[in-house]
Amino acid sequence: MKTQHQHQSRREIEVLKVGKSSLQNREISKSEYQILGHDVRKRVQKRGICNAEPCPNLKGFGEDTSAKILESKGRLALPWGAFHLTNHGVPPSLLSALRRAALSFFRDTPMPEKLRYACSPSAPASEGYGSKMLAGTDPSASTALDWRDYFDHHTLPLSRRNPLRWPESPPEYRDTVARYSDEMKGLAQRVLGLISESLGLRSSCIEDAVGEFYQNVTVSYYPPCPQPDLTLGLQSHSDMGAITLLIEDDVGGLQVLKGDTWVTVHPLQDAVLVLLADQTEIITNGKYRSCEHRAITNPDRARLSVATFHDPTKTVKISPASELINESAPAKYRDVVYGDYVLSWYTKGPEGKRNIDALMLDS
Ligand SMILES: O=C(O)CCC(=O)C(=O)O
Ligand SMILES: [Fe+2]
Repeated sequence: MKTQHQHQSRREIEVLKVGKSSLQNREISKSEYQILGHDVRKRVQKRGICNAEPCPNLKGFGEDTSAKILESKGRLALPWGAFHLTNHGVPPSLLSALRRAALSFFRDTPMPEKLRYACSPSAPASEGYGSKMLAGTDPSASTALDWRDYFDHHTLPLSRRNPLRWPESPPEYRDTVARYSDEMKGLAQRVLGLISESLGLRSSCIEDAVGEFYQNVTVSYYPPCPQPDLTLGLQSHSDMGAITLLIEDDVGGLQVLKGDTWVTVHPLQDAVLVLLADQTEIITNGKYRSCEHRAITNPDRARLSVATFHDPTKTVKISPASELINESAPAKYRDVVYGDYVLSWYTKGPEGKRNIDALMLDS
């Protein structure tokens, strides 16, 4: 008779086979796991995510907010730190082209070819194909791996952009990512401008505080997971930079935290989802909070999303905008050099918003 442990490991391997084989239409060998610097079996780990009540249906999530953001001169109602932008001016054909090219990389490219682009297992946020968000950090910092593969492109400033490091197939891949990066930069500037104005600041205030954008375009691919209640596609976190612009397919799986309830975001065709990130929370002195979010998996369909991060240069010191600080409204956050923030984020792991919480001053 088998012991409980034997049952457990057999079940985990089964889970892996199904998950990974749907990713690449064949079984992956153990040595391939190891090239990526970790054992994918660690992805299967019990997490306490099943206590969530059925998530309220946020139909029209952000639709009203997106209208307001373009018209409002007053404080924006952004209790979620996240909202959908429609009528954003980025051609829907470009959004679809990017999703198509990225999907083709994950679905159609054989694993040996994918591994030509493997990111460095020892450096966090290195460019390329990988599946371990906290690469290069103390292994005890995060034992559970996400049920996700990704491809990270360094896109801005232009000195970081080298399309030769991106997939060469399908043939339009590189050009599509480059055009998409340029469009997202313009959109991020507009949204940060509107957010600044809504606080009575000059429109370039947040952008000036951030400095030249360090932009990364990260495609996430979440294979179907036969036991979604045992995993997360991506653990709970807030993004560390200034603003993230996200597009996704129609599968759904992104959740945002409101109070202590996880709420599923319903994909909105051709919309761009804005996720406010930690440096915007600091610069606005907490008037706008960054969005805590995570991705869940599902047993039936793979999901694809593309997050475009806009971050400060590592040497920039971030602090609450001086215009927002006075005797009755003191600074709520300690100043931080962005590079130190990133280092701490990768060393400790995100665990929700622990890194920004650690900068909060007692009031
Ligand atoms: O896949 C998603 O919807 C979320 C991705 C994300 O949060 C990230 O890459 O930081
Ligand atoms: Fe994120």
